[in-house]
Amino acid sequence: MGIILGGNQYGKAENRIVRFVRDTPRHEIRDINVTTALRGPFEPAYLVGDQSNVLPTDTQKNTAYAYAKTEGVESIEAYGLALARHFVRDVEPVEGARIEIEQYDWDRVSVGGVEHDHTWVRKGQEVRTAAITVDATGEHVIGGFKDLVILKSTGSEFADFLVDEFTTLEPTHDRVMATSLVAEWRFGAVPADWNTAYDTIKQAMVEQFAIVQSLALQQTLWHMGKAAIEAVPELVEVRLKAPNKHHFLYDLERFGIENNGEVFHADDRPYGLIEATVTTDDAPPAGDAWLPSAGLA
Ligand SMILES: O=c1[nH]c(=O)c2[nH]c(=O)[nH]c2[nH]1
Repeated sequence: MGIILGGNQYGKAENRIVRFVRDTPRHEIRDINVTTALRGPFEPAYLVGDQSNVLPTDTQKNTAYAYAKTEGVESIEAYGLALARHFVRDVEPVEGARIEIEQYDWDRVSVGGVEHDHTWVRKGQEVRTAAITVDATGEHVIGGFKDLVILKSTGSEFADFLVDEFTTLEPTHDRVMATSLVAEWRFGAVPADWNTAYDTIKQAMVEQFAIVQSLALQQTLWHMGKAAIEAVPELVEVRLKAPNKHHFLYDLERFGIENNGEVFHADDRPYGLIEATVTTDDAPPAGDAWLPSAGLA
């Protein structure tokens, strides 16, 4: 009985590429997840460890990012075709290329009824939440949402931070800021309409995210919490949890391509986790309002 190597292919899975177009103050966003796989005479790599025909998956990754810049991502079909053709036509041993792409859509945030130039909320609505506690101390209502994914392509800085012997982060005055926001708010009184209150609070927070020239996510959270309480006076406390979804500028200079702040790698972990509570100074006692049960908390 002989044993033979069957089908094989190899590539780089899930390159999380975010391509902005920043030619004018009104930016555009294309957010994609790209997997490459090459097919061809790669048996020696498997059978005897011969890499001479193997274009590293790292190179495939770099190519996917570089093409996002040079070809653009007007459509994922055209971008994928350009990438696949490149591997097959320009890289000698490659006989076939399979490129799989997912695209995540974003809706432009509106501020005062006007579409914002560089802030979006990811399509697919956030999940609205509520936690109600009734006990001897009274009735407590907490509203909120989770998974509100929001991003701005400029208007965010992080600089002048504390530096020690382990600090390598470079200060920046123009970065992408993105989070998947979890917000909970406690009502001190019953509003005229719960649903209207929800919409007003969410809009107040989203607007602050868009319009504050952010010096840190911490500062943005403060403004969001404060704006929510100002917009709906029945609110007495807002608790915010914001993972800092890091977007790293992809180094294309190595290939002689200027990035110009348009091609980013969207990292999924680790992430900064910024939390804040904003309250009125005369908020009534919360009692057990924040005590979770084992269920959805
Ligand atoms: O908005 C930020 N806050 C931080 O505390 C922090 N830390 C970091 O590395 N990047 C950022 N960004």
